[in-house]
Amino acid sequence: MFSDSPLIIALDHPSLDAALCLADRLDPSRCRVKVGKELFTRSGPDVVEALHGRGFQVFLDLKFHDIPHTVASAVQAAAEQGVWMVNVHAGGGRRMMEAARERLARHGLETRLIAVTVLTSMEAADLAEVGITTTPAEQVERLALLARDSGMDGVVCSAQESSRLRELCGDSFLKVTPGIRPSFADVDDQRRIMTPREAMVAGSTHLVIGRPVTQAEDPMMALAAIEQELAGSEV
Ligand SMILES: O=c1ccn([C@@H]2O[C@H](COP(=O)(O)O)[C@@H](O)[C@H]2O)c(=O)[nH]1
Repeated sequence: MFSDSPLIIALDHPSLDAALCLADRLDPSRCRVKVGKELFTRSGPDVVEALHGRGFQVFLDLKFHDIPHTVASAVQAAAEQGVWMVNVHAGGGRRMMEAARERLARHGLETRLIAVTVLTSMEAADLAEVGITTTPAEQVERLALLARDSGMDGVVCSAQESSRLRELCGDSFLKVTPGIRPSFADVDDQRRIMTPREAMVAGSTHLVIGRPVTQAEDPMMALAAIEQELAGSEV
């Protein structure tokens, strides 16, 4: 049975064994899992296969950003592994996103395809240093509209932008939000953050949560606390 929970747990572990050790304590009917750059670079497709074998839907968070042909081929390779969701950087532009979308369609692959807008670790000063002089909120809006018009199923953004994107792009456009910080957790390197409950109320469709669970003294207790907070939210 697949999860209809909004929770996606980021398995940011340095090895296959460490990731599976946590996955074996999670219930695939209560959350999805995310495989990112570190784990995939160390373990490759084996980790995806192992998680599928345990009944999890997998978000392969490799944030592809390259020329259109290369990204389309990488997205196809990810989708052929049967992952639930894969992503690209919206900053790669319309032609890149359209090529990825067309490749999935041509091969009848139903993996959800979303685009990263502005990383949740970035604030205005970080954008200014790379030559973007608008606010993070404005830049997220611009890239989300481009992503929607290029055929993406949704975006990665911070929960601080979810409410505006719900107005602009509708409920069914996915708003996948990392930078989720329950009141008990450290901010770490994240900058545009919200609590799980605030994020759901704001219109996030999925919450990506890593260290607040994976680095907690008792990961299962941390996850239960988040679920309890969500059960009380009016969404
Ligand atoms: O804008 C983004 C895009 C991706 N991420 C990823 O989400 C998790 C967040 O982990 P935490 O430990 O909860 O901070 C991590 O895998 C990032 O690579 C993001 O944080 N922001």
